[in-house]
Amino acid sequence: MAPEIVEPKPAPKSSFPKSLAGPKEAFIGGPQAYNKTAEENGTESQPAASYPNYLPVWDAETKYPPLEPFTHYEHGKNADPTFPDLFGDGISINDITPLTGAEVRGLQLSTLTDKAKDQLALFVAQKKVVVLHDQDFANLPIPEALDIGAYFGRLHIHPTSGAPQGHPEVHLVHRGADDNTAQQLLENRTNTVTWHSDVTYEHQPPGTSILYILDTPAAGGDTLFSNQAEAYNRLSPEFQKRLHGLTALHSGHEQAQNSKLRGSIVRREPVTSIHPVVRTHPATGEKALFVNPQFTRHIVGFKQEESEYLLRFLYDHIALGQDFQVRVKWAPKTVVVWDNRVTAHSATLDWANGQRRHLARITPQAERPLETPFQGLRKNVSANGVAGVGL
Ligand SMILES: O=C(O)CCC(=O)C(=O)O
Ligand SMILES: [Fe+2]
Repeated sequence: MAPEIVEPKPAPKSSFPKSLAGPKEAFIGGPQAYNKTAEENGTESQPAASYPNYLPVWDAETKYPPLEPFTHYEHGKNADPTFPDLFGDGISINDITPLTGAEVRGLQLSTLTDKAKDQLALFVAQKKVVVLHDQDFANLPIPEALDIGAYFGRLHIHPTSGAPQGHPEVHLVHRGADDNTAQQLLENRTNTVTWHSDVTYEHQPPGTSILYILDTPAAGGDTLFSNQAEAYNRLSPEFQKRLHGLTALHSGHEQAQNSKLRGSIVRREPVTSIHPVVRTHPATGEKALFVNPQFTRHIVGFKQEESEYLLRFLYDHIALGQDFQVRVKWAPKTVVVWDNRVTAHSATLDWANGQRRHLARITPQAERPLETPFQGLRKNVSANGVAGVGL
């Protein structure tokens, strides 16, 4: 039975385990040291942005009201699992690893019919991460790209990120010539990995999401994805059983605070949500871990040390599972569609300073995370559709 929906309460300050709070977001950048005209025109050290229409502005004037609840329609749920409208002649599909990720060549996201988009939502839910090559998506007028994203759910407007002028629904990841955020981060950290699922503090966090490259550095800047359903599968039934019924508090307050401290914007007041620690995907029925070091703050009802102990184990488990992760290497015209409900991801901030890395994200929200009961030894159905043992 789905758990009773618990209205989120604000995080009690005293129980916020600082040691487990995610590192300051390293991937969003900010208005400081940013000169849009120079980025548009190029400088001596860096060529102009390939997609100047996608350069960020930080609109400090426009404020957005709290997000209203809405009924999400899951397009993957009743999609034909044989994918007849999505995959046809001339399309190649290759698993990136046996458990996570697929690369597709020969189809254009921009020309998919609604039926094909339904099937894509299901395929993405199964594979977790789908890398589409040679896409014209970034060349579409931005409203057309947004329309495609909006098919999958209500478009999220990020509370703190920069966006293309006039298109707040696009979340931008941009590092230009003067951006030294990675170096700053490494003054206090040994690596730049920041595992997270996007904006899980929202009551209805994103589902089928789209990230596309606009400018790539010469080398590096890969995006890592971890398969949270497989992370759940790897746990013993006894451990899974203990996780069921637990909920965790996710908070957007620290992200908003960090943005203010950087002199950047907060477009919507931050919220917290209480979500199940194990959620079920509405299209595949798969269960997945749903905690992340960036936004999850504590396990509801646990004492501080208990919560830290459990979350630390889960974060390490998610981060260490290289056999259920994929590393996406960006090439020009690559679009990644992934399911934020059943994955975590991290940018890799390893490229040479001064090189532009520019991506855009379209982030359709989905259902309020839902938990279904522990099923004993019956395993999730894997990405390849092979059912595990059912006892
Ligand atoms: O820069 C990246 O590779 C990922 C950025 C990110 O986390 C996001 O856009 O959600
Ligand atoms: Fe992200």
